[in-house]
Amino acid sequence: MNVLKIYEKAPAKINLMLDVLHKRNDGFHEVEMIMTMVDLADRLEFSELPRDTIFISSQAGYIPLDEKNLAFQAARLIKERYDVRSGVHIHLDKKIPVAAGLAGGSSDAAATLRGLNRLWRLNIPDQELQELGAELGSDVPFCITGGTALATGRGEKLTPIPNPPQCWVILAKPPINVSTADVYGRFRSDKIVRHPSAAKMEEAIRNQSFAEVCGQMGNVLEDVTLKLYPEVLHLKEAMIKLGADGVLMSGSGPTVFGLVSKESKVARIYNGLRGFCKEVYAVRMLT
Ligand SMILES: C[C@@](CO)(OP(=O)(O)O)[C@H](O)COP(=O)(O)OP(=O)(O)OC[C@H]1O[C@@H](n2ccc(N)nc2=O)[C@H](O)[C@@H]1O
Ligand SMILES: Nc1ncnc2c1ncn2[C@@H]1O[C@H](COP(=O)(O)OP(=O)(O)O)[C@@H](O)[C@H]1O
Repeated sequence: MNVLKIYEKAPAKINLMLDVLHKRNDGFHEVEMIMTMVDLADRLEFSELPRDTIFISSQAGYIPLDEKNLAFQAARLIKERYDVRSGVHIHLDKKIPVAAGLAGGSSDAAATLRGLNRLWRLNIPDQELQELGAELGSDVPFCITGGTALATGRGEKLTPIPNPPQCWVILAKPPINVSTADVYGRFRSDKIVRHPSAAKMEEAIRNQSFAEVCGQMGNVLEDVTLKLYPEVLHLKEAMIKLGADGVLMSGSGPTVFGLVSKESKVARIYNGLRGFCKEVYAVRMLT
């Protein structure tokens, strides 16, 4: 019997700017972020199963494969909501570092919603997939369509904007685990001296000015994570010293990324970081 197999790519996201406005009554924080995707991706393979069950496997030994996996949760949600009685085996080829501020789990969840929509021929429009995704996590709706977007609300309200000018993105993840909930929990808006501006970043992108984009980068969550984990601050300083054009922590951290326009600089920065940080990636922006 021929088993139907389909594939989805789940790219990592970076936050070019991230501002937190205030804490809401539901415990989430109201944010303003400009997010885009980079060419560092997990790959998901979906195969039909004869039994009505969800089975997750992965080459990565460090992620949960049960109902704690966001891909499992996405598959369960779509099955329940659309009354699907078929089973699926999802194999996750993990490439995105976990709990890194790069939305690896959220992107896997989004890829699962897209993939199962195709596998089971459900014809769910993207907007409905995004609404489903919001039930799984604040970053999942953005990961459904990707591209570049202004995200507001708790991150689920999206306005697409043009892609930033193409460049290299060097990502470095120190060997620490950062909890997003913990970072938001410690955030104090009255301590923030300079808020990054979504409007100015959007304008820089619309102008296709790489220098302006670098100048508008900012993430108020650095105020929490850099104090809690000085190694993230050191990584940032090292990337600046090595010559990256714009350097910022992504999301709640701990990954730090540097934007670099000149290819000739990439190897030097990459090798300089590899001297003291094991997880370093040099990729292109996904445009
Ligand atoms: C900080 C960001 C920036 O893109 O990314 P990561 O660092 O996780 O990649 C996101 O806001 C993270 O989104 P996501 O990782 O999907 O978070 P969720 O699962 O929805 O929420 C995890 C926890 O973070 C807190 N949370 C999340 C989003 C938000 N706008 N306000 C919050 O206070 C809540 O305590 C929540 O229980
Ligand atoms: N498919 C998945 N890939 C990665 N992590 C997952 C996945 N499913 C659940 N998780 C759990 O989600 C948490 C956050 O992972 P991740 O999405 O990589 O972080 P972040 O939101 O910081 O980018 C981790 O504790 C991890 O164990």
